Amino acid sequence: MRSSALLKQIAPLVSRTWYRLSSVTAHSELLLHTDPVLPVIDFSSFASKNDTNDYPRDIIEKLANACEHVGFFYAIGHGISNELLQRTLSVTRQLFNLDSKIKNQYASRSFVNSPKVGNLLGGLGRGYQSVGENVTNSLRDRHEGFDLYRELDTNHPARLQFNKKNSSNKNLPDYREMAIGWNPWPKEFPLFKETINEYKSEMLQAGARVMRGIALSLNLPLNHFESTFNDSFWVIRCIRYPSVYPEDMKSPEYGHGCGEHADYGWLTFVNQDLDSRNCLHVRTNDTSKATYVSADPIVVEEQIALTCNIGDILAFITKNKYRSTRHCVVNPVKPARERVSTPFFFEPNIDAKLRINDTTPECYYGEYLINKVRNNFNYDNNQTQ
Ligand SMILES: O=C(O)CCC(=O)C(=O)O
Ligand SMILES: [Fe+2]
Repeated sequence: MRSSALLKQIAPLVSRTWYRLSSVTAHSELLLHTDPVLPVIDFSSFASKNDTNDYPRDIIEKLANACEHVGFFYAIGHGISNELLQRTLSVTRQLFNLDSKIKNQYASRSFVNSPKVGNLLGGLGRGYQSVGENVTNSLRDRHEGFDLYRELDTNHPARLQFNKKNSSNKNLPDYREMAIGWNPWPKEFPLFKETINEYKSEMLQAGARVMRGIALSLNLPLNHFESTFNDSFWVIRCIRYPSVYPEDMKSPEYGHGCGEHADYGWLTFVNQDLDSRNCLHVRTNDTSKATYVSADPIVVEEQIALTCNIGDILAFITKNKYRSTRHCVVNPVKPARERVSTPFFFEPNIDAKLRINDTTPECYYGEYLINKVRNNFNYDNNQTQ
């Protein structure tokens, strides 16, 4: 389904239980909803990979509807404690509070042409990015980031296939640069690595729960996708969006905190500051006058919900039955404080071949990934802060 259909879909759905009727306020040219309007879906039934054939049909239908018509939903029953979600945001804030000299030692731009700089190991796309280094739709994004990817063990098959002997083999898929990287964890702040690793382990479990639900929602067996994500090449972005004055928002060089885009991968989970308001905007149409709903954080029965959205690959392999919805992040407006988020991208295994059945298209994850990551940065016209 195309984006233009989304608004039409939302209107009849607001009266159902998963939508709360929202109040709409005009802000700049955006239509913002001040209350959450996305479906809320409980994944606690999909915690185990053992198929019981006894799943709540109402939840599965709700999920299928959300994936087909909205592309975004709030996940509850994800299994991650509020404490860990909050602690992850807290270490992210502390990381960005480090001196910029320290942060720039781990700059991802230094690893563009080599995974090793001096004694420091890194990798394409990994590490620190200053405000404006990410570019979306030809405009600089107003955020700082620290990107982390799955690290493959030295004897991991996907790494071994790129050893010296094989590196000139033109038949190998070209994801070497992703597969051989290491995260440049800041040595000045060991708690960051410790906490992110804990967050990653829990998020992998949450991702598995949601993918099991998604398999059922596509009328596939619960564990249909298990072998494609059991060694997930996950990505975590730690992001800080500075708060800005309204008059600074319009700029010929800078766009939003994160310009409008669809996520390129499998499933995205957003853990965001609980006081973040009207920042994450989900597009509801694709006409020239864009409209958005705001995916503010919500707490359901004392549990922080994770905002979850479908990425392009999942849309692709379902022949766009499931939608990868465009979204953007608008910087908080002063006097609101800066916003911190830690999106977790639950991705397939780097060497996974993705396909639902003989009639649907296939995709090799690693090859797809490398093209996407290379397009994210503008290093020719670089400006660091
Ligand atoms: O910070 C957020 O809320 C979402 C960021 C985002 O859309 C992304 O990194 O793809
Ligand atoms: Fe995104």
